[in-house]
Amino acid sequence: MPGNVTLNTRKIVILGSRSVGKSSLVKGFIDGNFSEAYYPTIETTATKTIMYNGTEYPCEIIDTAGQDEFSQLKSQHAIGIHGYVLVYSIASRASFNMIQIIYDKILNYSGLSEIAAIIVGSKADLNMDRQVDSMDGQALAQRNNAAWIEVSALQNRNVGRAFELCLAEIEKGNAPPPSPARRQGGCVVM
Ligand SMILES: Nc1nc2c(ncn2[C@@H]2O[C@H](COP(=O)(O)OP(=O)(O)OP(=O)(O)O)[C@@H](O)[C@H]2O)c(=O)[nH]1
Repeated sequence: MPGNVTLNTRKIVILGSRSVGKSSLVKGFIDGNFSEAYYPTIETTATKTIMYNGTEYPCEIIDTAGQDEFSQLKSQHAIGIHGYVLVYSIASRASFNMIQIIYDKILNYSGLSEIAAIIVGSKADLNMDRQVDSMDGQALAQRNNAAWIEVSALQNRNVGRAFELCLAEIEKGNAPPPSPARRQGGCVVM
C-alpha cells in the first residue's frame, strides 16, 4: 500500500513448503473464505489492519510461492521484513522439516541472530493423517524462540490468532528500550 505507509506499518512474510495452506491461511484471514481448489501461488500481497495492545497496525502480508530445500530465499523476503509466519502441514513431516531450513536461511541471509516468527501447524482438521505431534511443533518453536500455533483454514480455527501472535512477536522486539537509556562513557547505548 504505497502512499499509505505509516510508522506502524508492518511487513509479514508467509513461508513454507508447497501446498501446506499458506494462501488459504491468508485468504481466511483477509476475507474469511476457504476453497478446496489449489492454485500454486507466485506471490501476492494483501493488507489488513491488526489490533495489538490497543494500537492499529496496518500489515502488508506477503504470500509466497512454496519453498523446498533448494529454493533460494529472495532478498525481498529477508530484508525489511518485520515478522514471519512459517507454515507446515500437520499431515506432512517433510513440510515440518522444511521449517528449520527456512528459518536458518532467513538468519543467514539477513545476518540477524533472531527474527520475529510464528511457526504454524496448518490443516489441524486432518488429525487422522497427522504426521507431526503438537509437542514437536512446540519444541521446534521453543528452540528458535518463536511462537507456535495449530490452525485450520478449512474450519476457520485460530486463523486470526496466528497473525495476532505474529504481531505480538514483532512488537516484543520493538519494545522501547528501558529508560533512562543506559549511558557508557558519554554514549547512549541503543
Ligand atoms: N483439510 C484442509 N485442507 C486445506 C487447509 N488449508 C488449505 N488446504 C488445502 O490445501 C491445498 C493447498 O492450499 P494452498 O493454500 O493453496 O497452499 P499454499 O501453501 O499456498 O500452496 P503454494 O502456493 O503452492 O505454496 C488446497 O487444496 C487447500 O484447499 C486446511 O486447513 N485443511
